[in-house]
Amino acid sequence: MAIQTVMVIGAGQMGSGIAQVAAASGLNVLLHDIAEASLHQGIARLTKSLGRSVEKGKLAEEEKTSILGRILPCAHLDQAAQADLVIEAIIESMEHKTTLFKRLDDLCRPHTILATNTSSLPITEIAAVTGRSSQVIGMHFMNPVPVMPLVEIIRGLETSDEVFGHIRDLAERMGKTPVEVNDFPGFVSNRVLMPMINEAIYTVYEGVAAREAVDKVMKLGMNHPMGPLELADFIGLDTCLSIMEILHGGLGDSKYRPCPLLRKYVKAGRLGRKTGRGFYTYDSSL
Ligand SMILES: CC(=O)CC(=O)SCCNC(=O)CCNC(=O)[C@H](O)C(C)(C)COP(=O)(O)OP(=O)(O)OC[C@H]1O[C@@H](n2cnc3c(N)ncnc32)[C@H](O)[C@@H]1OP(=O)(O)O
Ligand SMILES: NC(=O)C1=CN([C@@H]2O[C@H](COP(=O)(O)OP(=O)(O)OC[C@H]3O[C@@H](n4cnc5c(N)ncnc54)[C@H](OP(=O)(O)O)[C@@H]3O)[C@@H](O)[C@H]2O)C=CC1
Repeated sequence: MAIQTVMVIGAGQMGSGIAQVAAASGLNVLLHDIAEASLHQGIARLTKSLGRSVEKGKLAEEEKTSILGRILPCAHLDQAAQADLVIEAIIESMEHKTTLFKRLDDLCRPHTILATNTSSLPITEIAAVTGRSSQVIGMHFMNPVPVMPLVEIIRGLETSDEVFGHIRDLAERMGKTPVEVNDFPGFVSNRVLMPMINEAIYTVYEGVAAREAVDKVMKLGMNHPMGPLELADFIGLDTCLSIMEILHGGLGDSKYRPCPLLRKYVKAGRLGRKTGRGFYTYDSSL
């Protein structure tokens, strides 16, 4: 099966980046979001990202135009019927994702592969709500999608070798390096990364050091490109909290308990860059 048309669902920071790299690799992209404003913001974000590449001389203006021409904003989910592959990038909630996958299973043609960009949720459980569990797979891009080379590919219990092969080849076509991992909470990336971020939040919560000092230690001492609190704001504090809750619930070990300060910020609507405020304050959410 040749994958020609991809629907990306959720036009947030991940979905807009996935739409951009998919269109840049020559695929036709249908971009859908539940909210029209989020869809417009997603298109604005990826247009800005492509514009930056043009300014830096890394992309010709005509290429930018043709990439944008391959991305069709879709107000209706029904257009998933045109897709060979759906990549879901909505909020990190099992309830929202399973509701969506049930609908997609009804709407999509029999050959269509359903992939999820989930950061931590079990692929097997998402697949189980569909009648096509052999065609459901995790395709976990990293943020910012146009820059980061990794795609974690996660097989559910029933994912077929054929579907795995298609997704691995597609990740390579998008210029990414696929790495296969098994279906456990947080996979590899967030099993390792998120407890580090959570522990950094605890050091602020317990008064070990100020947020700037924590970030400086990790940047200058460990050569991390961003400090853990800066990175948490970049990922989104709501997403970080969801991931910690999934690690805590799924692995049942108290070492994964989310820091109360993280919960407090999320409850206050301080979600990081996307809302203009998290551990730090930002001018623009784009
Ligand atoms: C939560 C999960 O489930 C999994 C995850 O994704 S965890 C998060 C993983 N990501 C990280 O850890 C990111 C860590 N941070 C970094 O690597 C870097 O800080 C960064 C790449 C984001 C920015 O790098 P920088 O050197 O500070 O900035 P800058 O020089 O402006 O940008 C470097 C390149 O990235 C691009 N870039 C930066 N931010 C971007 C964005 N949001 N979207 C698209 N491109 C972006 C720039 O255009 C630039 O591209 P070129 O090299 O082609 O010119
Ligand atoms: N942030 C990160 O660094 C990474 C995140 N991920 C994963 O990617 C997914 C998306 O994360 P991210 O892009 O950061 O989140 P965002 O909050 O930036 O974007 C999510 C988007 O999905 C929309 N949405 C919510 N529910 C639905 C629905 N039922 N149908 C269609 N659209 C919907 C939201 O609309 P609205 O805002 O209007 O509610 C929003 O525009 C999550 O599963 C996350 O765990 C994976 C790798 C890295």
